[in-house]
Amino acid sequence: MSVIFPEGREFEFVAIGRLCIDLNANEINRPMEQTMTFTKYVGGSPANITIGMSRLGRKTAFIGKIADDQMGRFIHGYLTREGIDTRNVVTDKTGAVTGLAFTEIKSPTDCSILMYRDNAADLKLSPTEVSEELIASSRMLLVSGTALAASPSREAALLALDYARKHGTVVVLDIDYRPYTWKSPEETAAYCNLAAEKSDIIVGTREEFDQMERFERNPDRSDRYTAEKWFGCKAGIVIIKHGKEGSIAYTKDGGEHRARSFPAKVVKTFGAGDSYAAGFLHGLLSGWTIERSMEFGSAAACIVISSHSCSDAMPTETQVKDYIERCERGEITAG
Ligand SMILES: Nc1ncnc2c1ncn2[C@@H]1O[C@H](COP(=O)(O)OP(=O)(O)O)[C@@H](O)[C@H]1O
Ligand SMILES: O=C(O)C[C@@H](O)[C@H](O)C(=O)COP(=O)(O)O
Repeated sequence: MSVIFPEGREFEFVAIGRLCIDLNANEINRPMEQTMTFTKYVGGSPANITIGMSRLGRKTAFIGKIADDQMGRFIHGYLTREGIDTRNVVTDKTGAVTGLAFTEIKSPTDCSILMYRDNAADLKLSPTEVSEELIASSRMLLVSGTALAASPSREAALLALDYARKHGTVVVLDIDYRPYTWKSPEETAAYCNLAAEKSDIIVGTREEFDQMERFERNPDRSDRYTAEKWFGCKAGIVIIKHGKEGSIAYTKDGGEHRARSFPAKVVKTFGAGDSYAAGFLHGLLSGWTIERSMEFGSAAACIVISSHSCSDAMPTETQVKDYIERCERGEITAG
């Protein structure tokens, strides 16, 4: 195993980053201009992953900031009901608002997100509000790259990385690139690279790694090149996702593991990465092989992309295993 998790910790997983709202179009297969109604869900990539980990039976906690409004209270209540520890979910007192993500589902393959993130509460999390004790009592810390997009959340996330290093907590960086949150691609590359240097596991799509490599020579967009670079720092596992084509995990010991994707009746494509991450990390914590963990993540992703929501559709372990068995029996086909 290229990454060893510390034992005897109160929490198995803690994430730092945004807690937001998804407003998913009810009238699907049409552009946003013609969409009249939406269903509200808890959203934000790290929130979705944490909910996924909790559904998979993991003891989880969250470090973040919510608005002092109805949306913030909705998020807090949902996390609590999901069994996620919220002692480090801080309420903003400056009048910041909850980030909103309106989803446009034009077709199962043509989806986009319209984000409202001006004065978003999640980016107001300050370093003094990050609990060192919570990170020290967790086996794994997941950092969402978007938390690095602006101060003071940027410094809070970097401090969390330092606390994790000090206490031997395994760090997972999900690059989670959302262009509208950043000032420039150059700024994104600088801060995501800084966080990646301090991370044990790095997860991103090929396009997200391209974003970080804009000043380098990787003209063939080689996944192996990308992974090797991070093995020269702290990383033990680098995962590069390729949508429907599956994903590749490289390990520091020279391993290269490919995961196929499963068939799915796709409603929308977003949520794939978050459910994949939850499934994969659950597998690693269970002591499964990289291949089995990736396969589990891929099946979890199919369940979410076949559903209307991201957070609410996060599956249990039984649901994922059942999905894999049904695929093996040929009961699920793409469509
Ligand atoms: N259309 C699809 N059909 C089946 N599985 C998919 C599909 N899209 C994504 N997945 C699964 O979800 C994983 C993550 O999806 P990807 O689109 O690469 O990430 P992200 O959602 O972060 O952009 C993929 O590696 C694959 O296993
Ligand atoms: O991350 C957000 O702020 C929006 C998410 O809640 C949304 O559902 C989504 O885009 C998930 O994206 P993915 O898993 O990276 O595809």
